[in-house]
Amino acid sequence: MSRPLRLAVIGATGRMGRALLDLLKDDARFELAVALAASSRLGEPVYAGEDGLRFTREWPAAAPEVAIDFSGPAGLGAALAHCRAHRIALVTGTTGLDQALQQQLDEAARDIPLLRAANFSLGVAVLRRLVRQAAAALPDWDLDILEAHHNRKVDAPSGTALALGEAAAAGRGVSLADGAVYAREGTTGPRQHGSIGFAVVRGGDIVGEHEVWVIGPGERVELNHRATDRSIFARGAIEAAHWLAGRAPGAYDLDAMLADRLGSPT
Ligand SMILES: NC(=O)C1=CN([C@@H]2O[C@H](COP(=O)(O)OP(=O)(O)OC[C@H]3O[C@@H](n4cnc5c(N)ncnc54)[C@H](OP(=O)(O)O)[C@@H]3O)[C@@H](O)[C@H]2O)C=CC1
Ligand SMILES: O=C(O)C1=N[C@H](C(=O)O)C[C@H](O)C1
Repeated sequence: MSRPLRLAVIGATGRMGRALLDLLKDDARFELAVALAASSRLGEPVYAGEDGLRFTREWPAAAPEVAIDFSGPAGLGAALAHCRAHRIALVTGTTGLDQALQQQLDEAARDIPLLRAANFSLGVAVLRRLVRQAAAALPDWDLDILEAHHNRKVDAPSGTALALGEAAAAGRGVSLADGAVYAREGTTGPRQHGSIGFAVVRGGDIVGEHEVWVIGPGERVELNHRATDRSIFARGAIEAAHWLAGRAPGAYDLDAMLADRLGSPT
């Protein structure tokens, strides 16, 4: 068997960080090189009762080969600069990026392999394709996207909802920016034909739910995905890190990985 890949986890004390660390504990393909956090649990052991790696803010002197980020835009921005300077492949699932950060990611992908996904679940990868097909097949029907997440989520609509909006817009050959409606309140007037609306619920411990309604006269198609366990995202990100390490610099996505691993999309 080949040598384990030296891996950094960015956002290691968070909900996703904990899901990653749980899976990585038993994954012999990786050696955890650093578990980065911003302020919580600094100095505590990563694995309770084990006297090994501790949560830290500092990158190690010996650069990891690949990093997985689920921290947030500020954490991602800082990590990106480090990964670019040290030629560390980067997988990121952080959502809520502004345009400036998206541009920094595009620029960094000239120097390092970089894989971004708003959702690392296999089911959502399939859902995106179904949404694109449905939007194309029913071009005159109304299409809205509903999402629900836990009460600690800080960005809305979710990155996944936006990606589903992009899929729907692509199916219709239009730009999401031209048709998106992010809020409805007051006297909105009738629905703008061809628009793509978003509705958001936040509450409790909902892991992540997405629905796409394609609404015609007298009937409706609903395409839904419910995540009930964060390990699905963590597993997808870990597979992505294993696939990405050692690749040529460039911007990659989950579709590229799935096509490479499973063959062309159906
Ligand atoms: N693509 C996907 O499949 C998924 C994406 N996400 C996205 O991942 C991101 C994280 O989600 P979640 O785990 O719930 O978030 P949490 O708030 O639970 O965790 C955030 C983590 O990032 C760390 N952090 C925050 N700010 C910084 C910073 N400036 N520098 C370094 N580290 C920082 C926190 O450290 P500390 O505890 O010390 O503050 C913590 O470890 C979100 O953008 C979310 O939308 C979530 C699930 C799936
Ligand atoms: O913050 C979360 O929890 C999640 N965020 C991602 C998003 O914004 O789409 C993915 C998943 O739904 C969970």
